[in-house]
Amino acid sequence: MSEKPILRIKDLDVRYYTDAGIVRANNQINLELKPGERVGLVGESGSGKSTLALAILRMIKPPGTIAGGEIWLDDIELTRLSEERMRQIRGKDISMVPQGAMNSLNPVMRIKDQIIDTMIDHDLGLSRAEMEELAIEALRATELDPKVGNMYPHELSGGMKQRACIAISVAMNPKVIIADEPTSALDVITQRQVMETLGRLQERLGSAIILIGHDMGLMAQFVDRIAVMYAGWMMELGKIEDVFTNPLNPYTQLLISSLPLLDRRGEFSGIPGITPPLTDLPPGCVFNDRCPQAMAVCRTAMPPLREHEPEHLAACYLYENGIKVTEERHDEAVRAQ
Ligand SMILES: Nc1ncnc2c1ncn2[C@@H]1O[C@H](COP(=O)(O)OP(=O)(O)OP(=O)(O)O)[C@@H](O)[C@H]1O
Repeated sequence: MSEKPILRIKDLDVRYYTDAGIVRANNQINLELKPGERVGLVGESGSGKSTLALAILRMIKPPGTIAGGEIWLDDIELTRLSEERMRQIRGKDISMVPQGAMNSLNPVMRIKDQIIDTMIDHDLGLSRAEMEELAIEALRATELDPKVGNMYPHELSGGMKQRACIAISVAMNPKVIIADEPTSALDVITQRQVMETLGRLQERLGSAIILIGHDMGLMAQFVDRIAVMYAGWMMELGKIEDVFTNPLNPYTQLLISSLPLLDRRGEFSGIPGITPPLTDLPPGCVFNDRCPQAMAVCRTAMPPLREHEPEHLAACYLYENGIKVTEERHDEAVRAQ
């Protein structure tokens, strides 16, 4: 794996200016992806995952806006790029398999033509025959029979439709693939098969991938690293095995302990309380009013995301330089302020 990141997100802030107030949907988000790397983005509904995906593609629409930060694709800074240049990058260098993609297929158009249409949009200067060849290659890459190219969406199963959507997204060999819950509408077996195909395809292309979802189990099987989002903030980031075996942030701990396990049959352990509206967050750490380990300091300001173990970061006052600290230690610090 090459060491230079293909995608670098630096201090990204995204806001929606709504009638109910300012929704701070992404705050100080920092994330880097190397070519070939798989990063998962998990968090409850409304935590800002799709916003981050749309910001990377520069597809945040009013009342939303990228309020600060930078997004680098290789050596190109995307937030300041003209819309014209961004249109060339979108779908070609960075491509997205959106949420509910299979319902967005055009019902009256053959699959092959839908793949070719994306290429025409990007004006690649290819002949029709060359584009047809690439479309067939994309179908093969998603392990679909090339005959599927001549079919209409209603002739395909859910899994095939989802593969067709992936074929549309990857036909131009993107450097970064963003997959927003790509298999949530499928049964578990089909889900696993489609994810395996996506994984093989991504390895072959050497693209980086951001997989968005709620399903920690699915994430564990697929990604190298995982970022945990809550109320617009990144709470934890690390290698999947480190985050699962030693979650640092109490929010991540609760998220993992709420996973259903056979030996915990019948017990449902959720996260107490509900996510507050993003226009009405508690002062201090956004999770403090639901956090079972909250201390006085947690009500002062949002803790920064810091590295507490090698390549394992958390935004939490419970740790200082990787060492778990006591409430007394922090209360002294608050009193001293
Ligand atoms: N177009 C919009 N206008 C106003 N607020 C928005 C808009 N899009 C998203 N938001 C708000 O931004 C916050 C983050 O939403 P986002 O869709 O990014 O979360 P998510 O984690 O992807 O959720 P889900 O898992 O349900 O897709 C939410 O509070 C949401 O209400």
